[in-house]
Amino acid sequence: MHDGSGRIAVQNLTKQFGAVTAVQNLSFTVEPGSVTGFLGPNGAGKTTTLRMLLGLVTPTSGAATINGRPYTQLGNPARVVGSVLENEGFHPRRTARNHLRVYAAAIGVPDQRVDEMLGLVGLTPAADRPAGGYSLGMRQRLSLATALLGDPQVLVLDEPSNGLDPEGIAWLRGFLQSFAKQGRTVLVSSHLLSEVEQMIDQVVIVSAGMTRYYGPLEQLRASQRSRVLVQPADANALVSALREAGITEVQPAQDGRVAVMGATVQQIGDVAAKAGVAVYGMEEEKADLEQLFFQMTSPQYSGQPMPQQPQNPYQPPPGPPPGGFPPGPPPGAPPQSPPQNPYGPGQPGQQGWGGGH
Ligand SMILES: Nc1ncnc2c1ncn2[C@@H]1O[C@H](COP(=O)(O)OP(=O)(O)OP(=O)(O)O)[C@@H](O)[C@H]1O
Repeated sequence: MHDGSGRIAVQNLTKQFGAVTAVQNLSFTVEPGSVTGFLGPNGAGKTTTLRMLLGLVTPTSGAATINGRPYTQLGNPARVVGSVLENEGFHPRRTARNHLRVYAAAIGVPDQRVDEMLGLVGLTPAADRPAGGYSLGMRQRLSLATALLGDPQVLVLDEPSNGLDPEGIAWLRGFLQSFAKQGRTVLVSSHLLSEVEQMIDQVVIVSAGMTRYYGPLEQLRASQRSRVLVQPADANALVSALREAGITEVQPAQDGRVAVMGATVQQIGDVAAKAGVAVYGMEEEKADLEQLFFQMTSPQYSGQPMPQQPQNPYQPPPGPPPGGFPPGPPPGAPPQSPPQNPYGPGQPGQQGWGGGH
């Protein structure tokens, strides 16, 4: 039997399709009680990893387990893990209600659960229409309802925001967060950080089949350091004054401006005023998580060689971070720690999800 922990563990997972290495020595864990984003650009190996986790593809080497067991050894897996993968087909002439009834019977849950799930995902008004006429967003909802039929402990969703309107995305975010708060496990894949940023607490970033970062999203945010570009009358005098004031991450630029990290506009202004250095302008460059994500994964696009063992080459600005954190630690190890710097938190919100389209 499985251990009931709700933990997903991916350990040294590799999948080779002929000459194509879809996934290469991937390791990470997903703990219950949080929503984990599984992020990477198109072709990074996300779907292949999820398919290995769900017993649909056999790994070349390594292991992917849920509750300490491979999917195929879970007993009644629909009661343990619900999943929504890309391009899931529905019988086009079968109504959503009948589709769910067939699944309910197959996994041994009562028909009453079908109506509950239709209501939960907002499909009740469209429940008796053939699924073949559904929009992409409605099909996503039907897939989610199917995944939830067995009241699973673990939910695995591949690109769940695809086709959902903003209201649907907001509902999904609220739903996944409350699902996780019940001590359940949620893993959602996406190729766009911005699409899932508001719904996830943890993040696994992969590129070219390898782990680039895994740990709390908040820590990744904190690693993005903003800087202030100052236009002073006398750059040397400002640099000296800032350093004397204990603000040491200061870099004069060739254009006469000074880049300052680890200090606010107000602090810099105060130091400059006290030192009698005139300041003609200050520009605060906000940290951009999406940009960091892109930089961490972009070598796949640019054709640059991807290091086999990505080091931790994160350099603070002004040079852009070249991207890449060390590969994920073994399952159970503490999350990786990118450099610290406070960064404003996101603003999670929640709205309702209207009925079917
Ligand atoms: N059955 C297969 N046969 C051969 N190559 C495959 C197969 N499945 C996936 N691949 C290749 O493996 C790599 C990873 O694909 P995968 O679909 O896992 O990526 P992904 O991160 O899910 O991408 P996307 O965001 O586009 O869904 C790609 O190069 C893909 O072409």
